[in-house]
Amino acid sequence: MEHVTQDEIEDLSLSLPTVGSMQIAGSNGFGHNIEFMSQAYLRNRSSEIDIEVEHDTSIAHIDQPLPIFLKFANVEYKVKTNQAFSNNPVKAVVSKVASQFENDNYKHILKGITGSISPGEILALMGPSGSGKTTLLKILGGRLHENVKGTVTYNDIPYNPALKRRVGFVTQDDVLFPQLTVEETLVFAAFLRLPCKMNRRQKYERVEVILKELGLERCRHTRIGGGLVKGVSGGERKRASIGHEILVDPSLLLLDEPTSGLDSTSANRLLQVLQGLAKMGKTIITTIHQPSSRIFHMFEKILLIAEGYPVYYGKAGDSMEYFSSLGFIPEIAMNPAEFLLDLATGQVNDISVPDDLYPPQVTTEREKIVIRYLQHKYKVMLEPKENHQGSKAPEHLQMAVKVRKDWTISWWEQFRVLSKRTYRERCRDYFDKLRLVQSVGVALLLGLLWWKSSTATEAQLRDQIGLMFYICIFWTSSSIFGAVYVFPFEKMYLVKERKADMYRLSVYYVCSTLCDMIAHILYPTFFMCIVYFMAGFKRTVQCFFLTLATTLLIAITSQGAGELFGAAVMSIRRAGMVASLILMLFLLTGGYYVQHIPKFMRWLKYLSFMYYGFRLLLKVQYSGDDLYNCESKEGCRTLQSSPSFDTVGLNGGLKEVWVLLAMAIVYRFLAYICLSRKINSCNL
Ligand SMILES: Nc1ncnc2c1ncn2[C@@H]1O[C@H](COP(=O)(O)OP(=O)(O)OP(=O)(O)O)[C@@H](O)[C@H]1O
Repeated sequence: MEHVTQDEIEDLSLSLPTVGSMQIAGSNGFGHNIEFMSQAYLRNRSSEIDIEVEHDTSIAHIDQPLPIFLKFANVEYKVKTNQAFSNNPVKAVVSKVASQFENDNYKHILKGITGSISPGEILALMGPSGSGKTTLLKILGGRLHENVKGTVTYNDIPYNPALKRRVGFVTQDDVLFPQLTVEETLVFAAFLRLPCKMNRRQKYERVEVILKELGLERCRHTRIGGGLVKGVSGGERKRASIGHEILVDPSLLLLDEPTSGLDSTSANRLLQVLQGLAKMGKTIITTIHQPSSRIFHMFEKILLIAEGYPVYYGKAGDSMEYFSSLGFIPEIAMNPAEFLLDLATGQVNDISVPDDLYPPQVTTEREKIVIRYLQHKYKVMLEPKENHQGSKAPEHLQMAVKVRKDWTISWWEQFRVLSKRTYRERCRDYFDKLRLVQSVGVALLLGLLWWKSSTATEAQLRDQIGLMFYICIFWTSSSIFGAVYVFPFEKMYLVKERKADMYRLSVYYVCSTLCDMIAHILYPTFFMCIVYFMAGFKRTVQCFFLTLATTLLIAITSQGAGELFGAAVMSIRRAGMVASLILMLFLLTGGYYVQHIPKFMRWLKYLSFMYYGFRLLLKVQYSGDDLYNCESKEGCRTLQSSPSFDTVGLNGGLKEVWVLLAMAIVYRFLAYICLSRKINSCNL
């Protein structure tokens, strides 16, 4: 393998933005096109998205894509049907007993699919909706293992985690952060996924090449968008998704419906890009719904699936001839893809079907006839038209499927890149700005309602206690709801990126918590600065900072609780319900509304961080003789010694601080465990 030296790159990079390209012949016989960017141009780019990564003057050795020969034989997949989990206990028992005798509790999704593909080829998985294309793609990408029968080998060895960084998987729905621009998306991915040996400039170079190759230069500064955020077009988003995957030069590229939603020109252009990638030695498998005839002929091979059965596997160009030889002849001029899909769905109105295909008892659904014909009468259809064994991977490649260890950047580097991305993504969130306005607005409103001089009567003190509890409620609920949706919202991004081994889960968790914590610290600080002085709390520096610290502690503990609820259920709807229920419970047992909790339920208040937060706020304001500065000292004493508002024993130390700190840590620890369990068991 040849390497390009730094000098060579610098000599060649003279003008904007691309000044040359160079063809390198790899030892495997596949060419690699390297394009060079102007130094000045790249310097500008790097300052726009400034990620500081230590400069490494050594040459980047992006190991060339390892050619992958993929073979799959008799792949079967089934899932348990709901019947097995019926809510009716009688039905459940009956179905359990029945399942011991027969295997009818399973839905068979793939029924013995066989095929192979070599580097440089594009295999298209075709078939009607629900036929099993995505399922097969997931199995081939190593994303689905349970209940899978048959063999899938990569260079003649089974799937192993070392392949993670050699497989690119473009999902049907583009899973990209909506707030980031196209360029930012690729740059952050480059800094997380490309080998640590590559220096910063080389990573930017790679992004430039991808942007150019995929025609994304025009929209490089446009946000990805999605949902309520306006962003790039569907085709551009799809190309950005592909760019995200081909950035790391994967050997095997799997794409699920890459052309869906694209006009025929964009779809054609995308296929040309895929053809270019295949020519570079990549093995490409794509599912496709209804390709135009132009696109159809771009595929080397097609695998037609109907109801999980392999109906045709072979060269795309031979398919019409093959079916004609069996007696299936289109009566009108038809796009071959349309013809194959009609056959697979049983819509044979414009196709002449040989008479002897109909079984003796004529069934109502013609599609069943076709399938039955294809599957049972003409067994030849199940046999490969081509040699299913595929070309054998050369011996040296079998050993080469090893982990790209030097590709993994350190925990600290991952943290630096990911925290920047998380911050950028979240600080642009409209709802975060809304929360800031909400905090300041509520603070002003409360300040006006509780407007007081620095001295207060006993009655006013009681009002102040009410305000303190309100502050507890406000920051508990605001922080819980600010955190509870984070993991359910980001679940799909997290699953996708973890499957691609982009970073460690611990890095994600720390970045997410710390980035959000900025808001959980800033907003209560603004809030308290306004309310504290308007509501006439004790005017001492010590008291102010202690009250502020208590509020922050409440917010941070609540954030941990929110993360825990979100990670435990991982569903937006359920997370909200769980959070409101628990919040309600904590609120009632927080020591303000109910002072005489029945003995058997008293333990509940010790679980409520609102109880500890409220007591802490009261202690800071009302404990110790020297802290009284109210008009009615007698009133304060009465308040302190009365059992109302749970203020008994306010003179004790600030042990609640430790309880809240411990809760904040335990909640986060549990949240991390839940998150890792949920994410590891999740499939995209
Ligand atoms: N975990 C599952 N549980 C139950 N059914 C499933 C499961 N996974 C897939 N299926 C079913 O298997 C069938 C094939 O699904 P798959 O997503 O592979 O189809 P597809 O050919 O990719 O369809 P489309 O083109 O619409 O994306 C569908 O009927 C689907 O409902």
